[in-house]
Amino acid sequence: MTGLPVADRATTRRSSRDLLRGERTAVLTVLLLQAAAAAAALAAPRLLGAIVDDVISGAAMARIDRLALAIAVCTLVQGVLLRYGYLVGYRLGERAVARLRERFVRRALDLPTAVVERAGTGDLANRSSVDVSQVGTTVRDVVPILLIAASQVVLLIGAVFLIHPVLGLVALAGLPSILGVTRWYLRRASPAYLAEGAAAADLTEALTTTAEGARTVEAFRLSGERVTSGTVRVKRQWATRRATLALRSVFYPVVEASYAVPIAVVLVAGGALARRGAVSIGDVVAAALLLQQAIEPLDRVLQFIEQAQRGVASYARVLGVGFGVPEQRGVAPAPGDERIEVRGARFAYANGHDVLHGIDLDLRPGERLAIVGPSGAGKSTLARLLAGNEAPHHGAVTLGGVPVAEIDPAERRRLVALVTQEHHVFIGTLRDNLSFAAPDATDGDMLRALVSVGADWYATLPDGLDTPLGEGAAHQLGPADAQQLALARIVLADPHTLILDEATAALDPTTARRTERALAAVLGGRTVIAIAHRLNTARDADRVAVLADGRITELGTHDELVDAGGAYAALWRSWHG
Ligand SMILES: Nc1ncnc2c1ncn2[C@@H]1O[C@H](COP(=O)(O)OP(=O)(O)OP(=O)(O)O)[C@@H](O)[C@H]1O
Repeated sequence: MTGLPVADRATTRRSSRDLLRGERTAVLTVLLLQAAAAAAALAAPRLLGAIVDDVISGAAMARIDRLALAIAVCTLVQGVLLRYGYLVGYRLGERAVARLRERFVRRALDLPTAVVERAGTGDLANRSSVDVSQVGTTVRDVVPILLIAASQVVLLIGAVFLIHPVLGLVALAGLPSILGVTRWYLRRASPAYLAEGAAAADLTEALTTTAEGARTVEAFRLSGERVTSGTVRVKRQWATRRATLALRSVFYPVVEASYAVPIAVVLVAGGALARRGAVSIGDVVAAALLLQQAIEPLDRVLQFIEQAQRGVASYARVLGVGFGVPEQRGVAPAPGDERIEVRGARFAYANGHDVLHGIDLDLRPGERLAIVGPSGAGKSTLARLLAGNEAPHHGAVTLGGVPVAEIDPAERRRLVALVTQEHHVFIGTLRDNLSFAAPDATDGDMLRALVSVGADWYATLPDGLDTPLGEGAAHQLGPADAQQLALARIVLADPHTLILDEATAALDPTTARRTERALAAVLGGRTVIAIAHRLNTARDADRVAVLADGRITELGTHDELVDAGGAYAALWRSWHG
């Protein structure tokens, strides 16, 4: 399984700026409000320092009361400014997250199915839930707080410099160790959190597949194997979590120790300066209080740097979803006609391991071609190439002279439909389930489509086209009904070419017969390529292609192939008794 790509650092940085583009006024307002709040906060220690000096010099009580009142007013002003600062900041964050979510949904919907299948739905599910909400928290909470706290620290240390430059320099004593350990931590944190994210996605993928395939797991007694594979993934996630925990266990203690040092040194140096009359005792108290006040925002900066790291790692994973979308999408010209041509097509799921070795095939519009062959011969792979879900790494598969895989996916689905055993009923009404195949279809069109595929269950629905369907709905469709729903969608989409990949193979015989009758109604007037597991499908086709080991070994009408006496003839004889 190849995971979805992850954006590199430069792209992540560029896109972070993009995320805040158009928000310059809001960003400036947040910064101004927070800076003003921080400035108001600076007044309290200075005023307290003044009170200390006044008490020492025996100043009047009324003056001390005024100073105390000024402290209260400054604190109130700070509170009001902070409230509005946070309000604007959070709104800004919410808007940015909403934009990010919209972009993510667009990108995820643009992903070719082949990319999602290869990456595994767990990876996409993890990125759309855990990672998007992690980025959300970062933008909404972490970035504003980081900006605010960082500016508070600068202002507070700046204020100590204003009291006396020597005290300012002393106040910086704890910074080298904080900066050093932060650099050490940041270098290691990003890859460690990326590894943690990837391990979590892998575990989600394994658990989801096990839960989805619970019946198969039970039927084939695979529970032991699934538990082992789950345990391996849990261990991997545990190891990656330990790695990030190890980083934190060095980072935080060093930082905590570095907070205490500057205050102690400021008090010692301040005492020496006060003895020489360079500063007053009040100044020393104010400087120590300012530094004490700086601990809280500094602590927040460091704590949130860690969260920001997680956010950046998640953002790189969210952005990576966009890289799974091939760039040439939508640029291919519209196909000239309905002819399908396959020329020397080679395809490999893993580099160097071709499963199709140079396929040549021409399909006339309106022709019915059956593809037969042993399991693993490459029939489904060829079907995926013909439907444009995959592109050959060598040779070409074209529709009307245009490479099928390069046609805009929405346009392609209008022209070519791949019908497989999978038949998904989406959560929504029956109308919703039908209308995405043809958004302009009227209720009458939908009813005709349902009737044409024999979906007589429609008459029993309590609310007709408005009946809710899908997981959790009161009315559940059985496999055959769901397959008929899928076929009704095809009638509405009206593609000129249908590729049937064992569409009825997984159904029980009665259901399969019902579905095949429905299928027959859909096939009329279209080019049909059917992967045939029952040879009567092959007999009824205009031509039969025999696929073995990724190569077409026989091609002709049923009668021609039976007369030729090759592999197909042997298969036919053994099947026909
Ligand atoms: N997603 C995939 N990743 C890697 N290898 C794959 C994938 N799908 C199929 N293969 C391999 O490609 C080869 C052709 O598989 P394919 O499913 O096309 O054969 P098939 O003729 O349709 O078989 P069946 O009749 O059993 O469905 C097989 O060796 C299979 O293991």
